[in-house]
Amino acid sequence: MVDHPAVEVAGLHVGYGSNPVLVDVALTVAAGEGVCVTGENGIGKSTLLRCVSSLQQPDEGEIRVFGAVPGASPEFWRAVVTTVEPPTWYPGLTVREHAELVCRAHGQDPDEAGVDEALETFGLAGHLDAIPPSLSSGQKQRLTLAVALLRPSSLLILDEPEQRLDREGRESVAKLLADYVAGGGSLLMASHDDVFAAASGARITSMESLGTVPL
Ligand SMILES: Nc1ncnc2c1ncn2[C@@H]1O[C@H](COP(=O)(O)OP(=O)(O)OP(=O)(O)O)[C@@H](O)[C@H]1O
Repeated sequence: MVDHPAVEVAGLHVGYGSNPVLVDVALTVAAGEGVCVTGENGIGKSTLLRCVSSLQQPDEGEIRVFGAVPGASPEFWRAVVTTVEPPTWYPGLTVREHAELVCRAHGQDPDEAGVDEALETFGLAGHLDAIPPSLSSGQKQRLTLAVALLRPSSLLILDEPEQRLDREGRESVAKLLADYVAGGGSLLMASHDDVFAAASGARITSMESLGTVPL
């Protein structure tokens, strides 16, 4: 895995009907690197992240994640966490139980993985026994990111992780992402917040620089 870049995209074309969105897009995220893609609403950031996450098939182009076709094997899902799709909450499971479930699914003991500490870091200590649908939108985002960072992974694909977070939350998440990359993880995210992206240590690249922007 370490012999390959985390993400390699070449000649990517995606359109919706007759509307071309991504035209000849290329992007490389080295292993152990953080990259943040920026650009105006509707330019195609989520489309790119969905393709890299294997949640959308491009019309043309090559995508490799750690040298393999994304989504083609269980190893992909063990290595990659994507928050491009909003999470589904299990009926009747509390905030803490969601975090414990994810840890167990990845072979971790929840106490050793530090479930309570992680939820406290994300400001959810007072909501451990709540069910996620009862949380505010910012708290749901905090839970999504807490769970994403709790489980082991090699690549995070995050679509606007700063969304709905207050200033303190954005600062805290940016630092956690910087720590993730410093610890050897790779990060591909989209963001509208340059301050947040810079604080996360990610290399900022505009969608315009990745390919041809359709008129
Ligand atoms: N399922 C879809 N069907 C048709 N058009 C779509 C679909 N999804 C996205 N689009 C269009 O593709 C373009 C790119 O959308 P995308 O969500 O990738 O942009 P974005 O850069 O992530 O935008 P934002 O900053 O608003 O999140 C937009 O014009 C959008 O309307």
